[in-house]
Amino acid sequence: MYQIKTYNAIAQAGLDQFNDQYQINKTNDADAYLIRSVNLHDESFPKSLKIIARAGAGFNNIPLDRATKDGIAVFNTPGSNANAVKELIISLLVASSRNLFDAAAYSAHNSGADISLRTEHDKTKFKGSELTGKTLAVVGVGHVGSLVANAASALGMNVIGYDPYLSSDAAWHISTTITRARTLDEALKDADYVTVHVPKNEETTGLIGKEQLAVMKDGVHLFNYSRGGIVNNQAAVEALDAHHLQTYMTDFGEDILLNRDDVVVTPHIGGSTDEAEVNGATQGAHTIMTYLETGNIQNSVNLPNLQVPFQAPYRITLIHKNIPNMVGQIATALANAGINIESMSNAARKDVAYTMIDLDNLKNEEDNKLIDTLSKIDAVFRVRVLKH
Ligand SMILES: NC(=O)C1=CN([C@@H]2O[C@H](COP(=O)(O)OP(=O)(O)OC[C@H]3O[C@@H](n4cnc5c(N)ncnc54)[C@H](O)[C@@H]3O)[C@@H](O)[C@H]2O)C=CC1
Ligand SMILES: O=C(O)C(=O)COP(=O)(O)O
Repeated sequence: MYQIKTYNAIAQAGLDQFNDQYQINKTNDADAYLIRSVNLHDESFPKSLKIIARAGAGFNNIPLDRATKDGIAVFNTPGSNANAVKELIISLLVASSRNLFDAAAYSAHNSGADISLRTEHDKTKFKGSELTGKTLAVVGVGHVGSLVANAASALGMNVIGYDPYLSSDAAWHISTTITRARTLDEALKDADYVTVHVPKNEETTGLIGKEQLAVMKDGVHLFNYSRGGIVNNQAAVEALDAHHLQTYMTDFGEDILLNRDDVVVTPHIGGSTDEAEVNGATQGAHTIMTYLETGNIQNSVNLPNLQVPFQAPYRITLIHKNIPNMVGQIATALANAGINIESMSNAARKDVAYTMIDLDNLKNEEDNKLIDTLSKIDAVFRVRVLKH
């Protein structure tokens, strides 16, 4: 029986994917966590934990290096909530270009006998502009950014994308109408609207700061639906005060953004739709089952991809450092134990590697001894024995 622990609101349709080999939230000694945005940086992991699946895109809430050293595979569910974010960004483009929030707030307090006269007089204050023909810069053209770029292009906007790490896979999904900027400044300088869709990491923290805001045109609208800290809020507030930035909309509040007419803060709702939550939880549940039952890895954010059909009766998996002679030591340890290797696969990602060994025979009582022997090899983080 595998034990799953959930954090945050995980869609029931995702939990329903687990068969009767799985128990949910019955113990703290979980084999797998299925999570959303819970901050795991200050939590220690139980020894039983083998996998963390993040139902969603961003994984900056998970201590990746520590998880790797504890032999825990971490996955996200790429693209599961990208459409939800895209639709929200399109709504914000419209809302900012048409002064929608201010106009609605005005009408909410406008009453009395002469309402129609006053409305016709005051509505000029809320005159907007149209998106067609305006320029949108999309910073980060991955799952979310590419959908935003394509949808904005379909609305008649000129879209310019910036993504120095764009994968060739992702490039296939981008409309040919999108212009590619070679530098961030090139993307920002002509934009009427700027939207940021990058992961939060050391490089992207403060990606949009004072200097980048200075490159933008007067009257620009800025959206940060990636993570708090990717836009420097202090710099954004100064640009708003100087009437250089027209509006700033973000999913990640901070005190300095409060009580301003030119700021809209939403409560981290970018991925909060029924559809996205079902997608993420379902994808996360399948990821957990695949990894626990076969050891196969796809879309991990800390381990290399490695997928081999699990056909032999037994499989040993090892997470270890990517240093010379690891595979040699593992094979020698198995030979010394009199175990014959049917097939062996290995893949590396930066300084971590993953090895899967399929076996025809393994005596029942050998499991623990074998795990013990292999775990003692220096730089091995985790050994598992899987059986059909
Ligand atoms: N507000 C919300 O509820 C949600 C927020 N997000 C946030 O949005 C981020 C992006 O999501 P996805 O598009 O699904 O991820 P993704 O991984 O598919 O795309 C991210 C893109 O950013 C690019 N990138 C990385 N560093 C960059 C840099 N310095 N400059 C320009 N581009 C850079 C990558 O090459 C990649 O193409 C997530 O990491 C998450 O933090 C995602 C979903 C929901
Ligand atoms: O997927 C992401 O990166 C998100 O920010 C969505 O977070 P959530 O699952 O709504 O807590």
